[in-house]
Amino acid sequence: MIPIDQAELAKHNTAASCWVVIHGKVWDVTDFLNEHPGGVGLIMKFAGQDATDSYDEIHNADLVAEILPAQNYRGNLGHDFTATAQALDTNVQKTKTNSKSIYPPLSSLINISDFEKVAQLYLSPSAWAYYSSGSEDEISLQDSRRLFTRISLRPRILRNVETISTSTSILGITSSLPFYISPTGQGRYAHREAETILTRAAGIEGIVYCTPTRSSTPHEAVFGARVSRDQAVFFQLYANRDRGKTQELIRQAEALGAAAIFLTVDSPVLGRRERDERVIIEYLGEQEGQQSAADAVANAGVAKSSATGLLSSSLTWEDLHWIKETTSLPLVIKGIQSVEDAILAFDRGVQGIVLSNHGGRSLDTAQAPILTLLEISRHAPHLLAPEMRHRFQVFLDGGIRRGTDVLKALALGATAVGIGRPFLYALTAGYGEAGVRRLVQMLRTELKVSMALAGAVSVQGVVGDMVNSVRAEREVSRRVKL
Ligand SMILES: Cc1cc2nc3c(=O)[nH]c(=O)nc-3n(C[C@H](O)[C@H](O)[C@H](O)COP(=O)(O)O)c2cc1C
Repeated sequence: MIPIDQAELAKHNTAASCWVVIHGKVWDVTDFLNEHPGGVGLIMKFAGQDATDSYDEIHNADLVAEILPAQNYRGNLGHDFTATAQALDTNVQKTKTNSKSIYPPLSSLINISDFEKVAQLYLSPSAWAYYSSGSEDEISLQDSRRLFTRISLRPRILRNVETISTSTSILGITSSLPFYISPTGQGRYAHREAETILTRAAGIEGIVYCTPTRSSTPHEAVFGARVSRDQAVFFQLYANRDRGKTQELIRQAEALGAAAIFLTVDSPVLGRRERDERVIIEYLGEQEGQQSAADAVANAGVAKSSATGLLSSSLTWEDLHWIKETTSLPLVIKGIQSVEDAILAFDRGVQGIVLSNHGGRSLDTAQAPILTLLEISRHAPHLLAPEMRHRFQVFLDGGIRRGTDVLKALALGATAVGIGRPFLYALTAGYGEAGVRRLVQMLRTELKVSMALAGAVSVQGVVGDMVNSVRAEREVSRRVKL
């Protein structure tokens, strides 16, 4: 590649053609301008110039190459460019600190929390904030975990637990484990090929991946990454304001071979993710003073920039009619947070529901999904009955981090659970497919050991008597009116 000189670089200083230099490499960021979490303005400040110092303040050194397609790299800046030797030294030093060799070998990670620690080290501050944050005071985020600690197990002993089977049926699909990978947007911060890797790893491990509406890679590539045509992949749907577009998306998912549609309903508007906003605001504040930081608030954060045009605040129960008419695929409502809505969903003939508060990212202080499960168990137990499962299944996600969490949810009546953030973390630090598979295998082992110790040899054998949920049940609402 011929080195690019300063004069050529300077020509690309508009939104129609915007090049920036990062660590001596020239990147064409024109297509990325509207997706930049910090807003268009921040990149445009460096259009046609060297952006390295500002870039380094907030991003890890590898991020640009991971996020932008390879063809956006236009070459190296020629020798006539005058970055100071000192700045270069500093940059080299920073690159070293970010180098992949500092991450532990996969074999040394033994639980989800280990993956989380590596991810925090690896991800840029804004990506870490986007992935890990909850809304406002993050009460819901923490509460999902807390509730699991308020449920204890009641193991049965002296049962032959030599052979344990963790396999189960999710919407008629055989899964080697009673959990699936929940849909998460912006997977590319963790790995450039996040969704295709998740699809492939799920296929190899015999579990189901639910791919998000707004995937970092085209849906064709996601479905194309299946290990066989029989591999089931669910499609998560944000219903667009434009009915025609939503119908088109559903038909596309159907044509690509989706096994079910998961319609997300817990985010008619975007929850306020303050940690996500703050990273950008603080950065801008340091750069330009408080006034411009205040101006940036309106657009700050990965969540705000990536949700543009995605959510619909006018969707109602009535819309289920045309959504159901558009497809013959099983329809699952994701984001049920009360027994009343669980019953409404059941009455409208959907095939399943996910008890979820979007991983604590939507309405802060919304109750933990496991509490919603207890609420259903108390007020509408028929929805959880094993004989109901051929036509209606209840799933749950949020804060599942251990095999025992899965066990508790199953014992309380869930058919299976979804797991979100841990799979993003497992993709980071270059672990990719190997990381995702290791995570599944770790959870498989944890679940098997927990089942053996609790006295259950199959998923069907995990029953209500195996948990003591008295403490958690004290928190179940007494205001339910049916
Ligand atoms: C970074 C991130 C992005 C997410 N994006 C989506 C999305 O695009 N669609 C959706 O329905 N849910 C989305 N969710 C919610 C997850 O599907 C899931 O409900 C939640 O992560 C479960 O909690 P857990 O992360 O504690 O397992 C997202 C969650 C995270 C953490």
